[in-house]
Amino acid sequence: MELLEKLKIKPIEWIEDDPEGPKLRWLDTRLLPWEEVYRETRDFKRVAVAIKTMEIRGAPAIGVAAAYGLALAALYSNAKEPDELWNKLREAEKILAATRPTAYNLFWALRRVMDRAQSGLKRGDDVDKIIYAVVDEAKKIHIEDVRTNMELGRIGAKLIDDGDTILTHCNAGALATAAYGTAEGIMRAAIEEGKRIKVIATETRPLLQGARLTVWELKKEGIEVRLITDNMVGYVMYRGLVDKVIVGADRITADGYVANKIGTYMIAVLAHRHKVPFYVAAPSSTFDLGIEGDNIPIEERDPDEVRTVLGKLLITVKDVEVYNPAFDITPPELVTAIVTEKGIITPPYRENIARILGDKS
Ligand SMILES: CSC[C@@H](O)[C@@H](O)C(=O)COP(=O)(O)O
Repeated sequence: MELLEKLKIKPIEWIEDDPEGPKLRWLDTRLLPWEEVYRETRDFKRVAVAIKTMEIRGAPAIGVAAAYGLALAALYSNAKEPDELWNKLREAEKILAATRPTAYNLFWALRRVMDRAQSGLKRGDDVDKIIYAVVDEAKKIHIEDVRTNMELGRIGAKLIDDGDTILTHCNAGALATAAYGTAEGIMRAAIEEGKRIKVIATETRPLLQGARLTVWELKKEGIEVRLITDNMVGYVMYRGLVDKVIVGADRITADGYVANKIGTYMIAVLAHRHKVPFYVAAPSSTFDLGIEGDNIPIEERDPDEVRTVLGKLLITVKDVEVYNPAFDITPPELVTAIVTEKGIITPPYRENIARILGDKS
């Protein structure tokens, strides 16, 4: 865990040496940039609430938190027999899986931890040994996420030229991961290589992750950032102000369809029109190799997110009908390349995703 100690922004922390037992601690991203409030719990149901209400958000961060949710469920289950523990874990898995449907890392992380528990069960391990394995797997997922983002950043930095202005959408930064970020990881790595970059962040209606989180992070690290509203993207591209777009992803299919924060598709279409490279940055854990095409479940959220600004200011007639999909899908023909920790994937995506990530299990 030494690597974690060095990081400036740690949205998720596993506190092991507490006298009352291990607990999960996280930075509540709903309150940023106004307040930096940390929350903590030993109750996996509280972790599920944190994911659902977006105190913890961003696909990789959701995966790490869910894994720790299972770790808490195991540690505090009071199960006496392995079968009883398994049933409690299954129950917790169901509750955690029902929080956010699009972020694939959630299901990937839950599967990884459950597989580890199941191997112990099959081997005939006792309760303590299975609990140890579950906690260990969650910690591995956490540390791997940081390493993966750093590797992905290092690989993606090759795509960045000195002096580039990079447009990003939503928050694919430290606050969306265990640390470092995916799209922002590439920016951080490019800066570490000595390249000078400028960032344009979109505000990202309705929950303003770009204005609140991306700007907060980049400012904290002294990275030059300019904020625009979502409907300014066309004009800034028309004026030639964007050299590259880099966004994160919530789920990528076996043939390269990319689900990401609502508004991403609009930016991809504009990038195509203005011949601006459109890059997606995502760890292999975001790839759902079991599906193809635009067959991705898209989360629809509370209409009041659209009727108001962050639930505080009503900006329309209070009972107007609203459509509030949280994500959209960008087809592969609009994606210049996908940067992963295993390499840069270019078209044709079906073949190249299978070649580069085929051994993902
Ligand atoms: C590295 S994060 C990639 C995506 O998860 C991110 O771009 C995004 O869409 C986050 O959505 P959110 O609804 O804030 O969880």
